[in-house]
Amino acid sequence: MPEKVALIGSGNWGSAIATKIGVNASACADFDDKVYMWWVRPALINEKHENVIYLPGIELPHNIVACPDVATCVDGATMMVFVIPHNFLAPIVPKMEGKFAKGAIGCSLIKGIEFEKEGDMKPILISDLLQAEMKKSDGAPVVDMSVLMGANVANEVAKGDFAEATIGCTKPENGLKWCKLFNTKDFAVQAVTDVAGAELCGAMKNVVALGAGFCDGLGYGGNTKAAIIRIGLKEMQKFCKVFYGDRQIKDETFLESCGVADLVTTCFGGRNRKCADIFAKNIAAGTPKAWDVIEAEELNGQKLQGTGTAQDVMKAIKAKGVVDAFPLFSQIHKIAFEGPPSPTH
Ligand SMILES: NC(=O)C1=CN([C@@H]2O[C@H](COP(=O)(O)OP(=O)(O)OC[C@H]3O[C@@H](n4cnc5c(N)ncnc54)[C@H](O)[C@@H]3O)[C@@H](O)[C@H]2O)C=CC1
Ligand SMILES: O=C(CO)COP(=O)(O)O
Repeated sequence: MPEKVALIGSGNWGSAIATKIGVNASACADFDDKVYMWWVRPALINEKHENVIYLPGIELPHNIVACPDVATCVDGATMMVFVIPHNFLAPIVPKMEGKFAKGAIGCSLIKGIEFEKEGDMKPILISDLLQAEMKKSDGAPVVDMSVLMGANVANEVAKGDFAEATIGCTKPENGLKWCKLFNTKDFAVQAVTDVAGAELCGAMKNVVALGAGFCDGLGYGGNTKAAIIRIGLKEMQKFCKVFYGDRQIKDETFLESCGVADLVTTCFGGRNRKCADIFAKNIAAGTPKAWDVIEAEELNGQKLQGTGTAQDVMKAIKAKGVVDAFPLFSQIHKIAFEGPPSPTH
């Protein structure tokens, strides 16, 4: 039986990745031709084959079929791709109860992280959260979760500029299935058996990108940004060791597309960088602007991930008493949320 693919999300990245999935689903007998995509306004996609809100100007493959109801979208699905900002996930998963096929597998493209709300604020991987939630609702066998992370600014991927990505998987055979679904001649996907390493890289680089944006906004050059990227990479690694030492995160993962490459592209071309640049310029000009105002003015409905993650990371390192080990993350938090430094005399 061909795999039935469901795409849960239809934002900037969700629509861009649909351009790869759609092509492969129609060309390869392993997959059902039709790919269902969850989108509250299906007519926009089903009639125009374009997501005019989140990815204007890009034609989506015609076998991408939008449906407004998430339960219908995942009905009988054997491969589920999750790609929505993580703060909107909570109400969605329970609606999928009993709908996806037994033995279905999942892949999260979500670059974010959740944290326990009390106690030691331990970080929770979104892939773990999804796995636990789906088990709870369905009462079914665990959905094996992989992740796809990488240097993937969505607009560039959608245009067909060459890009790489990394699948983090637990089972190599599932990693291969996901590679087959995503890989195209302009989108080179490789699997590593390190879900936690790949996913944490994807979440943490959004915090470092804020630092890169501050650096641009204040007019510093390439040397300063390179320092932020280098120190950021080390703090990302340290964060993994401190909070996920038990998951055997591999040092090599940081050298894959999901690691250093994503950090570089985000620090040069991402939305977090862009908004942080504007934030710093406004502070320097003495006209500070709140993050949500900048997000609304600049991103046309798309969502900023780094600010929430920076706040949560700060809470987690404070709760664990390791703030001093993360000077860059702490400074980024300070600039973003604690106001300009008071003048010293
Ligand atoms: N855009 C990019 O270049 C890339 C994004 N990602 C990650 O992919 C994930 C999804 O990002 P994008 O597709 O870019 O999303 P986006 O930033 O374009 O946000 C739009 C998405 O949010 C949903 N949404 C907006 N307001 C909502 C609400 N009130 N309730 C429920 N849903 C709402 C929309 O339905 C849509 O799916 C994020 O974790 C992001 O970090 C990963 C790689 C590249
Ligand atoms: O994850 C991304 C590139 O890989 C996109 O980053 P931004 O969310 O900062 O645009």
